[in-house]
This record gives sequence, structure tokens and C-alpha cells, in this order.
Amino acid sequence: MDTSETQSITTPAEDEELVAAFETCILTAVPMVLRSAVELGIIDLLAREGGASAQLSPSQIAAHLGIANPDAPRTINRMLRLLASFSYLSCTLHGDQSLYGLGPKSKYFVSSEAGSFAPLLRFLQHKTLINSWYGLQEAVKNGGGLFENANGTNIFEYAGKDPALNTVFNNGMESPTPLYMNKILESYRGFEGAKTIADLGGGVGQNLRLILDKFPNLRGILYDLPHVIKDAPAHPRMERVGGDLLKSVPKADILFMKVIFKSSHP
Ligand SMILES: C[S@@+](CC[C@H](N)C(=O)[O-])C[C@H]1O[C@@H](n2cnc3c(N)ncnc32)[C@H](O)[C@@H]1O
Repeated sequence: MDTSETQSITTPAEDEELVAAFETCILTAVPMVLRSAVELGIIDLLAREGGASAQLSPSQIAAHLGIANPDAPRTINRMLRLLASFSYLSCTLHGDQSLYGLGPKSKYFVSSEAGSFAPLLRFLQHKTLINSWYGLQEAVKNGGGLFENANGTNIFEYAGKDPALNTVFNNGMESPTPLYMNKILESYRGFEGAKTIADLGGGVGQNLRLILDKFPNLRGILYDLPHVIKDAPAHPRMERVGGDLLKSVPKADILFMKVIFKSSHP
């Protein structure tokens, strides 16, 4: 048969759409696998032992982590192959052996004072939050909020009653902050000249501490719900005040709010 006369059934664009649609069905696996790789300590291990260019085999990874299960290297290989195919890790083939190292995106999930998305991933992939998504159709049909419908109250009140989730929530908000707040502080001039700033819904003070460190003449008020404020570390120019911003807010030259959204809808 003369292949030059073969008719294309689909266009290249349609082929891409088909692959993208199929990929969507398995996308859930990506943050789930990444979360497990973080929790197992694989991402930190690759940063520590693998360095910028060195790579480790699944067997070496299992040995470093002290995992005795003989099937673990096989499972780790499957996990890391998925993460490599989504550019989280690098992967090199040596014969039939795959070696893995940090990749373009995984550096943002390494534990670091300079900021990490790992705790945010841990929070957003928490069973309590994931479970709420199953109520989306119900919320569309009968109203209410996703989290409220599944858990009887909003995420903020719920965290106040569940200390473990409260910690996961606060860490999830705190840990990525330096990744973008330091960039904002390099160019934003709006804090200059002010004497006081109140961070409303400021979490455990992650943004405010960076702002105060950058502006030594500024004094700050960290304002959040009492169960959040009790875990906020001290800063010499920061007052920590527990309260409800829907009822009252402190007075200050600047009222700062970041990632605050309050809604009774999903
Ligand atoms: C998504 S977090 C953002 C934290 C911080 N602003 C940041 O950018 O990382 C929302 C914060 O708002 C706080 N919050 C929610 N409702 C509040 C209320 N009624 N009064 C005070 N704080 C509230 C939560 O406790 C939480 O710390």
C-alpha cells in the first residue's frame, strides 16, 4: 500500500486535544503522588543526596529512607516516573535502570527557609479538603459551601476545633510566603512613609514579619482568629491580636490583606 496516499483521520490539533483530554482523567494522580513523595522524604532526599545534577535509583532511595519492603523500589520507580513525565523530576535511563534527581518544579517542594510549596500541598491534599470536592454537584443543585456542606462549618471555624488541621492549615499558608513576598517587597513602594500596618487575616504573621524586617520604622498589628494568633511567633515590632475581622478591625495607617476570601458559596 502506498502510504503517501493514506488519509489522516484526525488533525494534529485534534490529536493534541485527545491526549490532553485523556491526561485530565489521570491528573489527580500528580499532586497525590507528589504529596506522597514529599511525605516519604523523597524530595528532600534528592535535594540532600542527589544535589543539582546527581541522581539516585529507586533502590538507593528506598535504602536511604530505610524502607525494607522488597516491592518499594518498583513502586517508587512508578511514582517518580510519573513525576518526571510532568517535569517535577529529572530522569536518566542507564540500561533498564532509571535514575532520578530534582527537576524544574520539584525545587519548590524541598523543605527550605527560603519557602516551599510542600506544606501548602499537604494542606490542599488533606483528606478533609479533598472529601469536600465530592459535594460540588450537590452545592450547585441545593446551595451551600463545599466545605460547610461536608463538615458542618467553614474551614476557619473547623480549624479552630481541630488543632492538627489548624497546624497543617497555618503551615500551608506560611511556608510558601517568602517565594513571592520577597519579590513583591523588592519593587512595591506602598509601605514607605507609613508608621503602622495591620495585617487582617494575617495567619501566623508570615507576611507581616517580612514587611517589618524590610521597613525598620514600621510597627505592625497581626490580626487573625484567636486559634491562629496563639501559634504566631513573636516579632519585636509586632502586636498579636485575636479577633474577628467581620466584626471589627484595628486602626493603622495601612490595612493589609492577602489571600482573604470569605464567602458562603463554594
Ligand atoms: C487563606 S489564609 C491567608 C493567610 C495570610 N493572609 C497569607 O496570605 O498567607 C486566610 C486567613 O484568614 C483568617 N480569617 C478567616 N476568617 C477570619 C475572620 N473572620 N477574622 C479574622 N481572620 C480570619 C484565617 O484564619 C486565615 O489565617
